[in-house]
Amino acid sequence: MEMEKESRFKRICVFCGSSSGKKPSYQEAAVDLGKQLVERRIDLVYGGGSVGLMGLVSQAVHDGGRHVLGVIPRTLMPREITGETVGEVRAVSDMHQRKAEMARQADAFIALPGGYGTLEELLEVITWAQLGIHRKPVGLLNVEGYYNSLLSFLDKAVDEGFISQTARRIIVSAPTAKQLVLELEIEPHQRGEAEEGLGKLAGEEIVLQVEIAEGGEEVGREGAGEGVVAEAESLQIGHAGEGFGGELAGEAHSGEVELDDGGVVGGAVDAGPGAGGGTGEVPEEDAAAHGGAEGEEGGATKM
Ligand SMILES: C/C(=C\CNc1ncnc2c1ncn2[C@@H]1O[C@H](COP(=O)(O)O)[C@@H](O)[C@H]1O)CO
Repeated sequence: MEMEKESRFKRICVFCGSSSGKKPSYQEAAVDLGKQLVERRIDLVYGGGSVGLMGLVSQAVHDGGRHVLGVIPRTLMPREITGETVGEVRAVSDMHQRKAEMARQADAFIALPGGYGTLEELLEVITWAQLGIHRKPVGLLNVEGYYNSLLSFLDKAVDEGFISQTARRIIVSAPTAKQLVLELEIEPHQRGEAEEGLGKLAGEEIVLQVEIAEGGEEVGREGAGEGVVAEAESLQIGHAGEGFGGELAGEAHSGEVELDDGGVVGGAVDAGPGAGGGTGEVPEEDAAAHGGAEGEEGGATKM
């Protein structure tokens, strides 16, 4: 047996078919994903029930000794609909509550092959990520190319101007459970994504950090390399020795930073009150200003 690996996730939400699908590879992938979670000591939250791939993934996680939380609307609770659920069952009043509860309980989402229900759940958490309601990674287990046509459609939506490149990158897809979990374990900024909007809401996507000395000259940078400021979608300024502040300076201090063509800080810089000693988190008011408010806002609850 392989050594258990530490994960940055405590619990992952899995969306998947209430059917098993025709190919054995779909069922194998569901069991495999369950085993991957066990191996990494990750608990499961899912839609409850033991039908289809839902049953396979939950059984595998339960058999491996990890906690399984099934969130089921009361109307679906009769056994003839959902089958026998393993682990803890949490009853909710409707499908909306179920999705919100699953999302709240999870640190990341993974979609296995499935039908309408799976697609709906997947697209909802992607939309929520786009709006900054949560900042949890979303993975697609693209077993034998099951989701290729969906991914092509999303690329077309980017080409046609309906989805931004940044929002397109919300979905992390991989053909096997092992690859997908490994990919999701990588922190977004290490994946090298410049997530405009998302990053600003999430406060995690500091594409370029420039450290400046008293006179305004650049003394260090992290993130994007030299000469790539044009590609950097957020910029954070910190005074030498003080670290980086909570504000995204490219936004919050536009006009106060001069960069030459190569992306080097050229002029005097006043990084403002946000610079120095911060954690890189976007302050609450910044997040709110971009639509990602804490609590209820426009019907959306931040998770
Ligand atoms: C077909 C019906 C019920 C089947 N039983 C289900 N039990 C629990 N959760 C379900 C069930 N069916 C769908 N879900 C939810 O949707 C997702 C899967 O849907 P898909 O269309 O099969 O992809 C799954 O993640 C659940 O959240 C009703 O008579």
